[in-house]
Amino acid sequence: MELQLALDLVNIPEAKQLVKEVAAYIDIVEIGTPVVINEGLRAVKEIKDEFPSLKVLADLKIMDAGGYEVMKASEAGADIITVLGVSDDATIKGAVDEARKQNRKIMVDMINVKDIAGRAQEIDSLGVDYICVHSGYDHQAAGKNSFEDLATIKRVVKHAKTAIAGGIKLQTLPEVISAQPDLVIVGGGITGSENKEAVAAQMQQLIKQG
Ligand SMILES: O=C([C@H](O)CO)[C@H](O)[C@H](O)COP(=O)(O)O
Repeated sequence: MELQLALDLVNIPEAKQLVKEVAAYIDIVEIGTPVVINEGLRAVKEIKDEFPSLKVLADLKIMDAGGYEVMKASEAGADIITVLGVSDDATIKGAVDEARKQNRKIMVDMINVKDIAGRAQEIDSLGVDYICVHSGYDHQAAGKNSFEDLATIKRVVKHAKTAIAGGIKLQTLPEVISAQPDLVIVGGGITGSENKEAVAAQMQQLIKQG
């Protein structure tokens, strides 16, 4: 099981500082959608250049032109790129084909997918690398989480790795770990805490204990 730090509400210098503090405890750094909107793919490039041993995920939430957008994110140095599960199969296939050419990986974000089991099975057959259940900020504000959806994809996904994101905190991490996803994604649970290094270290330890 791996730990991904999601960076959403920072600029590039703040992102670098944050990664420096917790680099020893994480496997993947996510350049979040708001950061890409504010700073562009330059944020991906700068983080990859400064932390070459960490995998960098570009959370582009691609909805169309999968091949082209994966190519641009790959040029910037992204190791993993996100595509939305609600997008057309052709978009996901285009993203997967380009990722194979570039030796990158595709994560499908299931945010707002209504039939998680059915769509996850379809997406799994398209050759994606990760399928991620996700309660976004707007769902979190309505008190939702993706713990049940994680159990669903664990049941039906046969090839891709499974991931979960959305409002995970130190207190809720044990429940997430008990469902055994391949990847846990944490943003505010680390970035919003007083002692980020200590929280990231505790999270890594819980994950290692499995
Ligand atoms: O993808 C995300 C969200 O849609 C904003 O871009 C976050 O990175 C994801 O939800 C993880 O962050 P937290 O919910 O703060 O853990």
